Amino acid sequence: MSNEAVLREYMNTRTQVTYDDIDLVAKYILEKVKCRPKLGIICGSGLGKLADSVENKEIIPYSEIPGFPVSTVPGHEGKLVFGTLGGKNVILMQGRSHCYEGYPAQKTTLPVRVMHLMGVKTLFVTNAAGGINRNYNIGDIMIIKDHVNLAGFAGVNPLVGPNDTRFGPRFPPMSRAYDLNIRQLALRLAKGMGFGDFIREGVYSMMVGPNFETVTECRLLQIVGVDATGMSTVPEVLVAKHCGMTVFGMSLITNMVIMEYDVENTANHEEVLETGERRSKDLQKLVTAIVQELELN
Ligand SMILES: O=P(O)(O)O[C@@H]1C[C@H](O)[C@@H](CO)O1
Ligand code: HPA
Repeated sequence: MSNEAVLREYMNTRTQVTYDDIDLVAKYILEKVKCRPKLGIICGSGLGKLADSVENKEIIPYSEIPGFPVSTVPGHEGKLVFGTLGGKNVILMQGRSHCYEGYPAQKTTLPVRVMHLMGVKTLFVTNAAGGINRNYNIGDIMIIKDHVNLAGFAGVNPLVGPNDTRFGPRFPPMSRAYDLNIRQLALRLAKGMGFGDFIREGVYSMMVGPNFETVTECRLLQIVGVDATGMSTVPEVLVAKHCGMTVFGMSLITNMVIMEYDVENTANHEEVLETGERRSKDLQKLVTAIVQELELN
């Protein structure tokens, strides 16, 4: 059996993935690519076209990486793309896995720890989300300033379990999870590009899904100050902050959630993907400009 097959089989048997396991996966990937990125980007539903802007690509399908969770959702290609974007080395995840696919939160976030051990210091997270804020419109881009981990209220949190301090502390703070400097830079660049009418800043919340929310759930989210809701991102941010990364996040408002009882239209994944397609060029432009201006440490 090849070393690769041995590692794949070993990772498949792991119920509790350790620091050393993740280090093995990181080293496995680094052996396959020349690129050494300090910036990681995770693409949400229908947003994988961001990879079109990456130059000098080196691509590894998730299915080839031992222990990597493979997305089963349309709009998530499942490829790790290395290359340059805005003149910087990046690693871009074309699609993610979600807890609702049956993966434990620790598994959906394994790629973030792998990136960390590969030397990534800054993480961009993107997602498709339903607009709760009634001033928002479909197609708005929301810079995330904070989140509500509703899934965490029900015990879904990737940091639950034994804590390895080589990753980070037992009790990591989350009060400044989304980097202020990058948020300000993104807002300034978006306005300069003429995106002022559809750039927003707001609060994201995560429920596990896979069902879209009930009317009363959406009303509850509105009361607590949530602007957009989705089914991902928060676990990744928790893990990234835990290991000391700088985090920046954006939600594309792909649909407006239904807040009135007994109306006919309903949320659906097709609309989510269509909106992603429509805004993909603008998102590519914005992300590239941010990366270009970013000072990476
Ligand atoms: O991966 P993200 O959070 O962008 O995907 C959202 C949430 C569900 O996976 C899906 C619903 O349409 O889009
Ligand atoms: N709710 C939850 N997740 C989503 C939505 C939504 O309305 N749209 C895209 N992802």
